[in-house]
Amino acid sequence: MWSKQSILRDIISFLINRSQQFQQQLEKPYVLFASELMHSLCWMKLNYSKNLINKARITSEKIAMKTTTNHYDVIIIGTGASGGTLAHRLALTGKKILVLERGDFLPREKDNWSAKEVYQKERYHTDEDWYDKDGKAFRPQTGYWVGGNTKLYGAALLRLRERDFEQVIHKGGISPEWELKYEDFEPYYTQAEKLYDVHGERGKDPTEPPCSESYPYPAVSHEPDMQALADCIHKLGYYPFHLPLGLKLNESDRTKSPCIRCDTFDGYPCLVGAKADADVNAIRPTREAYSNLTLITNAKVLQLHTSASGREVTAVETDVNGELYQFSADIVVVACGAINSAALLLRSANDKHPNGLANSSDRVGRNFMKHQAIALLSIHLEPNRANFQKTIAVNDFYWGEPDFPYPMGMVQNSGNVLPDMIPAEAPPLLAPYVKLIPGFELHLMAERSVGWWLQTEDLPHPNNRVRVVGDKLHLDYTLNNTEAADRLVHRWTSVLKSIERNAMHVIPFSLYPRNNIPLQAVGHQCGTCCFGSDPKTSVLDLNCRTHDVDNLYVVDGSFFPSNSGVNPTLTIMANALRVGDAIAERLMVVLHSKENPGF
Ligand SMILES: Cc1cc2nc3c(=O)[nH]c(=O)nc-3n(C[C@H](O)[C@H](O)[C@H](O)COP(=O)(O)OP(=O)(O)OC[C@H]3O[C@@H](n4cnc5c(N)ncnc54)[C@H](O)[C@@H]3O)c2cc1C
Repeated sequence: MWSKQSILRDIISFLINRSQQFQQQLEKPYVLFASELMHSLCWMKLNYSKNLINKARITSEKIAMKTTTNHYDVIIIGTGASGGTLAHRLALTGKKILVLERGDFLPREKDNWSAKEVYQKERYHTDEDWYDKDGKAFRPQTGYWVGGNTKLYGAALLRLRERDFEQVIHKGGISPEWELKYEDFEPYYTQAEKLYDVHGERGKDPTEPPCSESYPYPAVSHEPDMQALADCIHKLGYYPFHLPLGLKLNESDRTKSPCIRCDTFDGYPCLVGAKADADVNAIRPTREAYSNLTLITNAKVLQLHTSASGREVTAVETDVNGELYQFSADIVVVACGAINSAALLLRSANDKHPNGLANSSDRVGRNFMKHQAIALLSIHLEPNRANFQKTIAVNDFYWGEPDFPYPMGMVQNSGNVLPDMIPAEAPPLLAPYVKLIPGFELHLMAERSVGWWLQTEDLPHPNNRVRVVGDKLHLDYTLNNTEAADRLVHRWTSVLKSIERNAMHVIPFSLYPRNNIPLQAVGHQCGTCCFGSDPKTSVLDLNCRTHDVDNLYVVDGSFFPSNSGVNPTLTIMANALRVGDAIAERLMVVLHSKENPGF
């Protein structure tokens, strides 16, 4: 009788043998090979448990993985705010660049603008399950598309404040200092604002950092009802300003304006391509202009393999439309979003990196942050007639106030509230009406609402983390710094209550339905591979190269040591441009030294 081990050994050697033949006929479709293999296994009439056959099948898949002969100068994994921006920058070098994106181009269809499809059915979100700290499954509100989450984002593109780069004492703890400062990012913020068509007005935001140039485009104007509201807020002694937005709007000549100022902006893909996202503004124009850039969609990177020393990534194992491929490059850049990037590194553990790739500091996945966000409605007696309502921002409480000298965060419009969004987003106060009253007049409420998004910094904590257990992704997260967020809600509702009633017809009682944005909303994810100069306390060096693996970089929001109170994406884009320059320099030095060995 054969033992299980000897049977397995025979199968493995058969598979290796067969795969060597397979390597010789590289063009032979893998599916054919796999089915041939399964037939052969049957022919061998081996009576295994299902489990054993499955193991053998997985082994055969790995052996049969296609190793492309193509080697690239750079591989970028992900096409969102970070990967898309980096691809745009590095294409200029003329180097051979491969971009791997697990999603496809987001379809242009009427459903792009359907609140029912987008908010109730979550048409553009992944249907993956992730798991919270109690092991409860949830469906993350994240999308896998060319352009990543910028396809759905609200495009509020703000710079961090100068003080955000310093250590800041919060009511709930400490927001750590960044080793690079605002001045290091300033030129890249300016470039990112140009690349992403940011519309804004300098000098109106009381916390604005110094800027070397004005915004590339004028601020998005307030429509009359929003202007009236901004005026009322200003009369109370505050400084509302125009929310800086990335879009393609020409208000002086609407015939030349791709943006039509519609009511489906924040959270929706743009059907007319007028949102400045990483697909429209970075990937598409770069692909058109530069033949040295190759994009492969539906290409999900599963694992990164290293050399025996563990010092270089030698292969990027990728599932392309169900087939396994290995790609290689001199430099590999991970830009999968802070959660998926950490997960990819953790999944790439090997003998030299037993706790996950580049994780000698044990920081990969830790210090995950996402903002404390609260969506709040003010309900008015008169309809709000503005088509495009996401224009007001208020930073008067950003650093706190005299009797609460701690940062509280930022207030901004959340975009239009549409009837079909309410069932999906129903705040606790409204949920019973929405559920119990058939035909509850949602449209009456929606058209009389102004949506507000209140956002407070959450602080890095090592136990707030991404973990990978088997093939499951766990997101352990406990809110912190909550007193500051409560204070902001309290303060903002008191402002709304003080607004002259006859001016804006704010309903004269304290009904401000609100939703604490749950864990599922991971849009502002950051912090899982923070940067710094000490390999013991950081995953990445100051150029976002991993301390442990020489040719591996991570460029998404993972690098944030702290989260600040403003939206993260302009900083992610600016950083991608900054890191792009560092990588370009490294590539040029290598090029130069090859051409000129004495260099
Ligand atoms: C509804 C919504 C509204 C938002 N509004 C704003 C806003 O107004 N302002 C703001 O600053 N921010 C906003 N954000 C956040 C913003 O979208 C993110 O900060 C930004 O997209 C992050 O960029 P990224 O490159 O790190 O990740 P992403 O944009 O998520 O890109 C990651 C990419 O990697 C790909 N990928 C992941 N895993 C793999 C893999 N294994 N193999 C290959 N590819 C992979 C993904 O498909 C994706 O394309 C919003 C987010 C959401 C969801």
